Amino acid sequence: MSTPVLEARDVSMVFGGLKALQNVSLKLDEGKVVGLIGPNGAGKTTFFNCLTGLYTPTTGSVLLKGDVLPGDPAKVTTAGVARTFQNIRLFPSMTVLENVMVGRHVRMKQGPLASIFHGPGYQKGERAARERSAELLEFVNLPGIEEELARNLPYGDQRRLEIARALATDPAVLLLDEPTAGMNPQETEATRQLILAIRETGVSVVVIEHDIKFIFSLCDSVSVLVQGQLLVEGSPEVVRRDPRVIEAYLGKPPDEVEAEVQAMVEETRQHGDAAESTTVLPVVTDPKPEGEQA
Ligand SMILES: Nc1ncnc2c1ncn2[C@@H]1O[C@H](COP(=O)(O)OP(=O)(O)OP(=O)(O)O)[C@@H](O)[C@H]1O
Repeated sequence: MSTPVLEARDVSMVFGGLKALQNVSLKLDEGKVVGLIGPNGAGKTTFFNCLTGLYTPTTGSVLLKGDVLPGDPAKVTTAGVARTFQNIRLFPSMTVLENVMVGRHVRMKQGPLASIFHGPGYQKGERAARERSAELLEFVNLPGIEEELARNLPYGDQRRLEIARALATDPAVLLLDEPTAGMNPQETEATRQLILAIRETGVSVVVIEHDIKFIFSLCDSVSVLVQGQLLVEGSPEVVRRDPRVIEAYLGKPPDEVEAEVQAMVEETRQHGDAAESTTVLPVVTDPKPEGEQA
């Protein structure tokens, strides 16, 4: 079996006397979308914080492509794990393009002299970063507003901008914490299509969401956390029929959930036919960082 792109092994996190996570494991295979669901306070965001080095797990480990990740958020990003947050964290007084370029700079290797003197290597790197950032804005469907201040964007667009900034780091893994929170149904559907398009580019995704229809119609597999413990994991079909999940989390008859999910799956199929003509994110084939001197 191939090595998962991201793996959490028996991750536990204790705050004082509170066991926020107890031996939670997760495997994410390349090009897949895993959904993480569970009631409020189940430990979902804590788990993301452990995956991204923001928290050091009390016990357990996190591996990217088989290598243990460092316990440092900046190093985790450089290694290839990007994330968005439950509460939007943009730079509100910077332009839309500048926000994406912040993510892009993770991949730029400018020495201190280059950034002081703005030599040809620096300018070339900046130009490439601008082009890539503009491309990403188009990919997330935010074209033509590069010079707008981030704070002036409608809420849904700010969430898309956060995703563009995360993608600008060229991640192998993208972690999305409640990407549709506060969105209307059209924006939610657009976000679902965007995540499917991201998956098509080969980026693997873990997504936390409370909207179970969104999760079940989007994800390749679903993990359910309840009170810091993994209750069940598996394909959406298996998870949404699991009596423990229905009792502990869904609180709805399985047939009702099934009908809602089927409607969304059908919508995906219809969009899929149309999506063939939409923008495709160009794959970065040259791993050499922008602006790096030969
Ligand atoms: N830094 C912290 N210090 C102490 N307790 C914390 C800390 N972060 C989270 N917790 C606690 O850990 C538990 C899990 O919280 P977490 O935010 O991870 O849940 P969640 O599943 O993301 O919830 P929600 O769906 O409401 O966002 C909660 O009881 C929370 O109060």
